[in-house]
Amino acid sequence: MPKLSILIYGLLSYLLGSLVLVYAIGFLGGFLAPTQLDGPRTFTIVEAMAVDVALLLLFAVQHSVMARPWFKVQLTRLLPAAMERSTYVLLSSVVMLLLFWQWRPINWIIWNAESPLLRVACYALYATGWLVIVLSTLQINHFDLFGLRQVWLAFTGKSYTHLPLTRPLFYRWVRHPLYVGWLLTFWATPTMGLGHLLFASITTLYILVAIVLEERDLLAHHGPAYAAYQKEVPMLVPGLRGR
Ligand SMILES: C[S@@+](CC[C@H](N)C(=O)[O-])C[C@H]1O[C@@H](n2cnc3c(N)ncnc32)[C@H](O)[C@@H]1O
Repeated sequence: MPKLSILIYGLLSYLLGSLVLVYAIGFLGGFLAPTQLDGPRTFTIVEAMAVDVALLLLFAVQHSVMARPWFKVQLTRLLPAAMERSTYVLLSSVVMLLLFWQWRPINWIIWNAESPLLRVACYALYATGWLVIVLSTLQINHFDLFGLRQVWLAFTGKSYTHLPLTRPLFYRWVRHPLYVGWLLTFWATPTMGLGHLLFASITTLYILVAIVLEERDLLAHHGPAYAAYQKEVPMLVPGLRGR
């Protein structure tokens, strides 16, 4: 495949992935986006829950399967290796767009913070979550995570090198700062509806499973260096003992 086509594929996937994340800020936070996690219920609870759970399962399966080394090997039999990460970004974006489009809100209130101070604190935590996500990607390698480094190396005729195991700022406090950021964006809300709770609970469970799978791959790849990292740095909560 021409190198320029691979580069354009990577750039377009990155652009779509970035737009989807910008939309997610409004979708999860409940502002500006035309469809949102919370809102008036227009379906029966059973119907809404069935669709929402199916959308979340689709997201979990797509994300987990496509991130596994065995799947990457199969995919790179069909596509140039440089396109593998961009394909992950592209399909993740498509699944997230489907979720944004088809999500059925369930407005059964679980909690509602009345104090303005508490509401502001929730929004501040929500914004912090997004900041932690962006800063974490920059600390490992934003362009590798989103596939741009891979297509650029192919375009310039250089071979791909795996990223080394690093411990930049956030990664000295916890092993999964990016997931800590996501958890903040899922849970930090002044008004929690049943649909939002369903979303936050299933995505939290998914993150815990994703950590087990990701750490299994990282241990296989980095060996004792990752085992030492697990002993020294806590998984998600700063200050806890490692492991
Ligand atoms: C979606 S990112 C999530 C990273 C991490 N789980 C987090 O929450 O910040 C997954 C990629 O990060 C890479 N990664 C995870 N920890 C790393 C570290 N300490 N140094 C370099 N790369 C890391 C993995 O190889 C994987 O490709």
